[in-house]
Amino acid sequence: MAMKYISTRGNAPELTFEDVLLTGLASDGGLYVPKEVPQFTKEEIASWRDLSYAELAHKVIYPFVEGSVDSDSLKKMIDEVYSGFGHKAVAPVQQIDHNEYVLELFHGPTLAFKDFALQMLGRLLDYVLERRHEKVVIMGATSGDTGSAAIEGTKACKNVDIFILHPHGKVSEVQRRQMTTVEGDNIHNIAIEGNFDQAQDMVKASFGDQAFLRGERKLVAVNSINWARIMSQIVYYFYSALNLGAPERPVAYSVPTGNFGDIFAGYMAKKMGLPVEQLIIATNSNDVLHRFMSQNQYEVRPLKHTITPSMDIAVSSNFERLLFDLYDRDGAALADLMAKMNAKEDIVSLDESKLAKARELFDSYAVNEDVTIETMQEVYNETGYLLDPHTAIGVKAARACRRNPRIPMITLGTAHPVKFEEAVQRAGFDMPALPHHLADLMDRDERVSVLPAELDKVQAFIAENTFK
Ligand SMILES: Cc1ncc(COP(=O)(O)O)c(C=O)c1O
Ligand SMILES: N[C@@H](CCOP(=O)(O)O)C(=O)O
Repeated sequence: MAMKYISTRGNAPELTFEDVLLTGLASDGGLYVPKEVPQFTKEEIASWRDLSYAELAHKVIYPFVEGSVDSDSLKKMIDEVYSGFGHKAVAPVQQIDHNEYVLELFHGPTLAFKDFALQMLGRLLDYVLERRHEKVVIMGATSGDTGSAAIEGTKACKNVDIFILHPHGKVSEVQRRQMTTVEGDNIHNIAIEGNFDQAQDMVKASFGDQAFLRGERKLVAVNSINWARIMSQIVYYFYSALNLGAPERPVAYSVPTGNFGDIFAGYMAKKMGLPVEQLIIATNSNDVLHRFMSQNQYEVRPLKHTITPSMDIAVSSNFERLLFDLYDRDGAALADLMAKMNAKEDIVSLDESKLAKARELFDSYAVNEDVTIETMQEVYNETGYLLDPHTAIGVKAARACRRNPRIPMITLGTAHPVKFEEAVQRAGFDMPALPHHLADLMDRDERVSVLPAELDKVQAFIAENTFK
C-alpha cells in the first residue's frame, strides 16, 4: 500500500513519498510525517538479527517509500550507498564500558551521521527526477555537517543545483573545506554573515515563497525537515539494537542533539516496534530543549558559538514532529502552539500532562565546553578511544541520566574527531590523520561566496546562479 504523508499543522494536502521528497516544508508551514507509522512485530524484528546493514535498511525503509519507489530499485540504491562506507559493518558498535556503547556513524564519505541519509537522498532524487524530467534547486542550511554530506550525496545528480548556507567563520576548517573544495558548476557555497538559525530561517522562508525561482524550478530540502532524511536515520537504531540483543532485550540511547532529527528517528524506531526504553536529549550550551524538558519553559535565547559547532542551533525544527504526537496529532492545536513558539517573544509552557507523556521516554541534559573536554579526556584515559566533542556530550549525558544500568546504553557517535581540531587540541590530543580520500583536503582550492544574512540577497544569488 502506498504510504501517505500529512502535515503537522493539518492544513496542507496529503502527499505520496515522491512528493514529500520534493516538497520540503508543507504549504501550511508544517512538517510532513507518515499518516500511519509502519509497525513491526517482535517476531519480525527478531528474524532480522543476522541481516547485513543494507538488508536491514531495505526492511525498514521500504514501507516509507512504497508506491513511489519499487523494491528492486530501492535495493539497488541501498546496496550502492552502504557499500561505499569505510567500515564493512557500516555502523559498528564500540564498547566503552560495561553495557555502555558508542554507535559509530562516521564511516561515510564526509565522516558524520548525515551521510547515512544524504547519500540515499541523492539517489532518490536522481530516480524521481529522471522519471519526471524535472530539474530542482536544493537549498540547505548547515552548522557544519549537513552541508558537506548534502554536497557529496547530490554532486553527481544531473538535475540538481545545490546551494548550501553556512554561518561564516563558525564551522570548523575541515567542515568548511569539505564543502568548499568540491568541484562542480552545480555546487554553490554561501557563507552568510550570521548564525545557523538565520540560515535555517532563510531556507524555511524560501520554501514558503518560491517566486525567486520564477515558477521554473522546485525547491528541495536536504535538511531534516525533509522526511527522507529521518527515514534513513531510523535504520541504525534497529541495527545497533539488534546487535545488542533486541528485541528480547530493551535498549537506551543518548543522542547529541541540535535540530532534533536524529533523536526523532530513534523515537520513530520505538513507534515501529523497537524496545527503546529511554532516549536522552544531549545538548551543548544551546540548551533550549533541555530547559524545556526539565522546566516546561520554552524560551529561545541568543545562539552561543561553541566547540561543538554542529549543535549550535537555537530552534530545533523536528521538535514539532514530536509535539504533533504529544498533541494527539491535532494539526490545528499544533499550528496555534507553533505560532506562539516561533514568535520567540514569550516563554511557552505545555499542559503538564503532555510533557509528562514525553518524559516517560525522554530525558535531557546540557553539557558545557569544559565538561565536554573533560569527557573526551575521561573516555580516552579509560579506553584509549578518542571521541569527537559532539559524541562526548552524548556520553556525558548518558552517564548522568541513565535510568537502568542493566539496559545497554548506546550513545550515537555522530562525527569523527578529525573534523574538530579546536576541541581535540583543547583536550590535549594530537589530531588524528584525515582518511585517505581526504588526505589533501587542506591543499585543495576553495570556492565560497560571502553574503549578508539577508533573504533577498541570498535568493537573488540563487536565482542568478541557477538561471545563468
Ligand atoms: C556531529 C553532529 N552531532 C549532532 C548533531 C545534531 O543532530 P540533530 O540536528 O539531528 O539533532 C549534528 C547536526 O545535526 C551533528 O552534525
Ligand atoms: N547540525 C546540522 C544542522 C542541520 O541539521 P539537519 O539535520 O536538519 O540538516 C549540520 O551539521 O549542518
